[in-house]
Amino acid sequence: MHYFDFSFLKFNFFDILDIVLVALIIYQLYNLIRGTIAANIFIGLAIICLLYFVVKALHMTLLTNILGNFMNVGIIAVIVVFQQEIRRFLLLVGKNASLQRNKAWWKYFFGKAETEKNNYIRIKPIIDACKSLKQTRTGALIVFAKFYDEQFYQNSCEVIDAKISKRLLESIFQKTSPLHDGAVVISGNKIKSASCILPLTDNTNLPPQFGLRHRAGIGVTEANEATAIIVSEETGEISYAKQGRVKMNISFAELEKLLNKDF
Ligand SMILES: Nc1ncnc2c1ncn2[C@@H]1O[C@H](COP(=O)(O)OP(=O)(O)OP(=O)(O)O)[C@@H](O)[C@H]1O
Repeated sequence: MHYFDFSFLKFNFFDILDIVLVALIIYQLYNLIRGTIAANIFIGLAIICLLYFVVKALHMTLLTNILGNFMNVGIIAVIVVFQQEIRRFLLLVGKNASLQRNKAWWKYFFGKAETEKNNYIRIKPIIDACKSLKQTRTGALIVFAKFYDEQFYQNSCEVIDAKISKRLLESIFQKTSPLHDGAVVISGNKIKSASCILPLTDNTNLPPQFGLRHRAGIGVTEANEATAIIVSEETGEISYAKQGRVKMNISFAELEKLLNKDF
């Protein structure tokens, strides 16, 4: 009879905690890059890494040296290539660690119903404006920034700093308005700026009907802790972008739910 000896497998509490934490970090990173262009880059890097170990095991000296040199600067390459994702990840960690901004704590102490009621008051003018923009087929791009990064937004925007109102949003996106081109950025309880030029996404897997407005709406959510509503001028359809991914043709009930969660 053969006995297997597992005595070399010795785990203590901290080993298990270590594994759980690493799994959580990998899961969060996966969530951040899932469906975005960064996922393809990540697969590319993983293949190069795997190739390195294979050629090393096969003692293929030249390839091992070339890939080895690449691996030596790998961490710098990863930081450069994934700088936006790392930035989002750190924002996520910082946000969750902050008691004030953590909605779960807020709800725990002050009651869910109260928070949702206050949120609905903030959201209503935005939803009403979207309804009217959809009806009149007026193109619009509204960005909700968790943190208003002045450097990022203010360079290309007109500063507004006004109370959120349906009529103001409608007027900004009117085709005859000097501010209608570009995006409106909302942060906290204010329309912070309008006519913002945003970075476009590089994602090549988007529907062909998506032009610059949609690409800018998706791009800003890749680069920042932000979400975006895109109203199509062509079809009146409403799309919602978050973390580089987009939900197309959403209903107003769905929009309300998403804004309640994210805004
Ligand atoms: N980099 C940018 N940042 C913000 N807004 C932009 C940017 N580039 C273009 N836009 C806006 O998008 C408009 C052009 O939209 P385009 O027709 O290319 O978009 P689309 O995604 O096809 O949307 P639609 O369905 O409304 O036509 C511009 O008039 C401008 O307001």
